[in-house]
Amino acid sequence: MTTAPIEATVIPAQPPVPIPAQPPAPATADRRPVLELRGAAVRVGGRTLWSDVDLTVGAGEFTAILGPNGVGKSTLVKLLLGAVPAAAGHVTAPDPTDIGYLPQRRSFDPGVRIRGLDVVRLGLDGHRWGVPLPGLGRARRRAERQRVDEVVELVGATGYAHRPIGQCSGGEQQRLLLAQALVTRPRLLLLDEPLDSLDLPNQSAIAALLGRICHEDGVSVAMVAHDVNPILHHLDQVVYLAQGRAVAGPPAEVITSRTLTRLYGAPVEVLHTAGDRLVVVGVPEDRGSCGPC
Ligand SMILES: Nc1ncnc2c1ncn2[C@@H]1O[C@H](COP(=O)(O)OP(=O)(O)OP(=O)(O)O)[C@@H](O)[C@H]1O
Repeated sequence: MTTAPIEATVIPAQPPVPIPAQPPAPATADRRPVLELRGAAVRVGGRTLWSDVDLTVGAGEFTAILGPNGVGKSTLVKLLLGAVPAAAGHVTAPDPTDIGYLPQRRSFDPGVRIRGLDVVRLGLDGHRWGVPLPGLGRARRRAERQRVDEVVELVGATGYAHRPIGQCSGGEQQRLLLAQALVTRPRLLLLDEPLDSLDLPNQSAIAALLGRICHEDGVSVAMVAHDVNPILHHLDQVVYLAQGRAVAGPPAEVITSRTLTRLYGAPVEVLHTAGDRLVVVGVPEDRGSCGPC
C-alpha cells in the first residue's frame, strides 16, 4: 500500500502573468473535439500498457493525465503526438504541426550557450513540430521576433530570456520551454509534467497561466501530472490511468474514493485536507510501477 503524493500546502498569491492580445475568436466556434480516443489501447515492448480508453477533449479544455509511475501516461502523450501507434481503437488528434509539446524532464547543461530567446524561436523554425509564420524576408523575421517576445512575456520569462539557457534555473528553463511549445499558437498543448522542477509559487503561477491559455484563448491543454492539486481548480477533466484501464471525467467525479476503488479494484480513499487539497491513500502497488505513487 502506498500514498499518492497529493499533499496539503499553502500557496501564496501570485501576480497575474499578462496575456497579450490574441486574434478574436471566430463567431461560430468549432464545437468538434480537438482530440478523441475510442476504445484505444497501446502496446510497448510487447506489453499492453492500457486498453479500452475513451477520452474526448474539446476546444479550450484543460485535462490532466493522472496515475501511478509506469502506468503509461507519457505513452498516451506519445500516442497523441503520433509517435506511438494505437494497438486498438480509434484516435483523433490534431496534425503535429498544430500541437505544442513539452517533453518530460528536459533540461540544459550549464555549458549550453544558446540564449533562452533562441530556444523559444526554435519552436518557429527549428523545432520538429514548429511551422514558420507566414511572410518572407524582413517582414517575416520581424513577425517572428514579435511573436517570440510576446510569448516570452506571456510565460513571465522576459527578465532572463537573453541569458544563455544553460545558466537559467530549472524553473526558468521550464518557462522558456513552455514558451517554445506555445510560440506557434497550437490548437493543442501536450505537457509532460511541466510543473516538475518548479517551486510551489511557480507551480501555482504556471497552473493559472495554463488555465487562462485554455479558457481565454481556446487552446486545449492535456497535461501529465503527479500532483493534481496545483492545477485542480483550473481543470475541466482528468483521465486517471491505473491497472491497465482509465476513467475520464470532471475531477469531482473521478478523484473520489468510489471511482478510484473501482478503477484499482482495491480500497482506495480520497481525503480532503485543509486548504481543500486532495490526498489519495491506499493505492495498491501497480505491477508496472517504477516506484511509490
Ligand atoms: N519503447 C519502450 N519499450 C519498452 N517499454 C517501454 C517503452 N516505452 C515505455 N515503456 C515502458 O512502458 C511503461 C509506461 O511508460 P510511461 O513512460 O508511459 O509511464 P508513465 O506513466 O509516464 O510513468 P512515470 O510516471 O514514471 O513518468 C513503463 O513501464 C516503461 O518502462
